[in-house]
Amino acid sequence: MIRSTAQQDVIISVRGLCNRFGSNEVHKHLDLDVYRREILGVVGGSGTGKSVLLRSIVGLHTPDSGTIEVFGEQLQTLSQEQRSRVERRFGVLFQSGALFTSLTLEENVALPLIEHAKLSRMDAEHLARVKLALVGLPGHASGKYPAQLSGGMVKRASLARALALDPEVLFLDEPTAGLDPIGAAAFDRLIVTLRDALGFSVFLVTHDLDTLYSTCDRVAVLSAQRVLVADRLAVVEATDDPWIRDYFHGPRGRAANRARPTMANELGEER
Ligand SMILES: Nc1ncnc2c1ncn2[C@@H]1O[C@H](COP(=O)(O)OP(=O)(O)OP(=O)(O)O)[C@@H](O)[C@H]1O
Repeated sequence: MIRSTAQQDVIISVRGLCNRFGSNEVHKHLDLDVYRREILGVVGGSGTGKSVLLRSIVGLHTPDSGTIEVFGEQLQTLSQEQRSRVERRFGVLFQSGALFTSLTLEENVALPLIEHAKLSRMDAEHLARVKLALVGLPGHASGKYPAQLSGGMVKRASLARALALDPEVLFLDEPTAGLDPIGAAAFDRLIVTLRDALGFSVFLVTHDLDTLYSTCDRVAVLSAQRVLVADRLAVVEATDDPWIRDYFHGPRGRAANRARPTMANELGEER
């Protein structure tokens, strides 16, 4: 059953998560909630376990201990069939994009629709073209191969594939890495616009301060093997911690914060 806080439905609940690789203890009794329809930014220094946390939640890594409840179900306790049903409610966009290079964009996006939704190839490719348009790609891109496109277009196509099965939660691992600042800002706006239109939640691992300030409803900071704080940016910024001070109040943090009202206005106009 999905629990509610005062105003929010908790759709993912991580409790007491422990992950270690040999002597490297990455997570120690980590707790985190993800709310319905929120964009949750997950930040922390390199190697603090952001990607391992994402992989644990989506079932690609089996934790050493702790519980992960998704839509009220504990993935670890489910049969393979039940688990696939839950996993179909996720969309995942990895940093690499992970499109099949030998398939066109349309074929890439159609694949999960054929495999998981059992659509005919014709219907799946039709729907794939709709998804590619949804993420802002021009019609002529659908017949192209990933190698024929810019990094920004590949990111959008990967997003279209992550959205193929209409997920309730979208997991993004450093989605703006490798994009130029204009492409990154456009991608940030796209995520907010799609979340507003489609109502999914977003679990967003990022190092990009501009992304945090322009997209996130809450931010979770990973430090010392746990979630140090998970709250609105104003609360996170005010948390007394050396990493938070350096990250949010260093020159890049101050610049991103200063740019925030401009971005908020742009978002407001687009929405
Ligand atoms: N399969 C694995 N085998 C051994 N160690 C691993 C494995 N996966 C992750 N690690 C280790 O776990 C730690 C956390 O890795 P993770 O990729 O989650 O960090 P991160 O916070 O996402 O880092 P970054 O910001 O640099 O991407 C690292 O020390 C990494 O080397």
